[in-house]
Amino acid sequence: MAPVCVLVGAPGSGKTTVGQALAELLGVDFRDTDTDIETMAGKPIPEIFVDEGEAHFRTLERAAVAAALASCAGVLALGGGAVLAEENRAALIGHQVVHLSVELPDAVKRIGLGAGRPLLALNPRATLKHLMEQRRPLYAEVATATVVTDGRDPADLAAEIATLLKR
Ligand SMILES: Nc1ncnc2c1ncn2[C@@H]1O[C@H](COP(=O)(O)OP(=O)(O)OP(=O)(O)O)[C@@H](O)[C@H]1O
Ligand SMILES: O=C(O)C1=C[C@@H](O)[C@@H](O)[C@H](O)C1
Ligand SMILES: [Mg+2]
Repeated sequence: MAPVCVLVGAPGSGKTTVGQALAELLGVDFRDTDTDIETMAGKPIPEIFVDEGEAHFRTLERAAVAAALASCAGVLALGGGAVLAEENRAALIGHQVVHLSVELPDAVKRIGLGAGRPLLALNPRATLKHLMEQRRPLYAEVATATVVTDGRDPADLAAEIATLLKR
């Protein structure tokens, strides 16, 4: 069993929003490793970062990615930082992986640099810019297709991705 599509991209690229719309369009389940991690840990992601630290979060994330790739038959969204781990990038080989690309202005507009994203708690705009620059090559490495999301509507993006997928 394999996901029909795995979505990767920066925070605010729309993995959750577009992923849910895509799953609905295809009539399949939607799964998000961020939600799986919260269920596994029994607490929200910001609390995991505060209580156990990022390294522990990344350990939970590697387990969540491996489990989801093995058992999800629908649309799977990964956390924004999942591609940092070589283990996760290797596990994505052979899957249909769509990179939702977004540039800094749209990402900032969408996520508002507010609460709920522990990595952006300090100096949010500069941190997001740095994260995006560091990760862009990693998203490109794992992606089998890239969809530019800037200025585009989530429903239109879901429809475009549905036409790209080999089923
Ligand atoms: N194409 C889009 N146009 C406008 N707003 C969008 C678009 N995609 C997502 N949004 C909005 O941006 C916010 C972030 O989207 P979403 O949570 O789907 O991103 P994400 O990629 O899952 O982020 P994270 O990595 O933090 O999980 C939400 O409020 C959502 O409604
Ligand atoms: O960009 C990141 O590193 C993260 C993105 C979110 O999806 C969560 O996985 C978590 O907040 C870390
Ligand atoms: Mg999300």
